[in-house]
Amino acid sequence: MTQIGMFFGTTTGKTAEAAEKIQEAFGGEDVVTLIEIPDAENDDFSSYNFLLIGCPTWDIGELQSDWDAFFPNLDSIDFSGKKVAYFGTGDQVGYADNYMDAIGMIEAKISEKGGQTVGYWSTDGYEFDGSKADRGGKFCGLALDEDNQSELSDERIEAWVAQVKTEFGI
Ligand SMILES: Cc1cc2nc3c(=O)[nH]c(=O)nc-3n(C[C@H](O)[C@H](O)[C@H](O)COP(=O)(O)O)c2cc1C
Repeated sequence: MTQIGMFFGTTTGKTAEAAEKIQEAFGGEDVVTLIEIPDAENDDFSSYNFLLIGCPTWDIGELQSDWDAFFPNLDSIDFSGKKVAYFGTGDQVGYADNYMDAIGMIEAKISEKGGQTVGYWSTDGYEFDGSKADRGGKFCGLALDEDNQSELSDERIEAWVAQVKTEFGI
């Protein structure tokens, strides 16, 4: 059993690629277990005190389809005592009114169920008009944009993982 469980969804593979880079930055598969959301059971979440949640935004402000199907299950999961960090990929140019909405929606639900959010990330360096993940100048997680700013992703991941390690206290 690893310290950290990462639950992610992906449709075209960009968030999966980010998930693997984030796993690597945390120290690899001995530290982070990757669970793609269609394979997740409710009980899997209780196995970890530290959670990483990854979801891209699809269909103009909607959850990625596997997360969309799983979302109602979150109501049956107790996240109290857990530290949770979020990440996602999106397209801030093509979908400027809904950039990264998905992690905003999942973060709101998991917080309602007791999860403690860590890993807030400044909106500086992004250009968008609206986001459900925007919590007053900070995203409620790491925002990646493989469609327009892929050259920034590696350094963003490195900095964010260092921040989350500190906030997890590991
Ligand atoms: C039809 C369509 C709708 C999209 N809607 C949004 C959106 O509302 N907000 C956003 O930030 N990105 C949106 N995107 C961009 C995707 O989130 C982005 O390409 C993401 O990296 C895909 O992740 P995945 O490869 O892990 O599925 C959309 C892309 C497509 C093709």
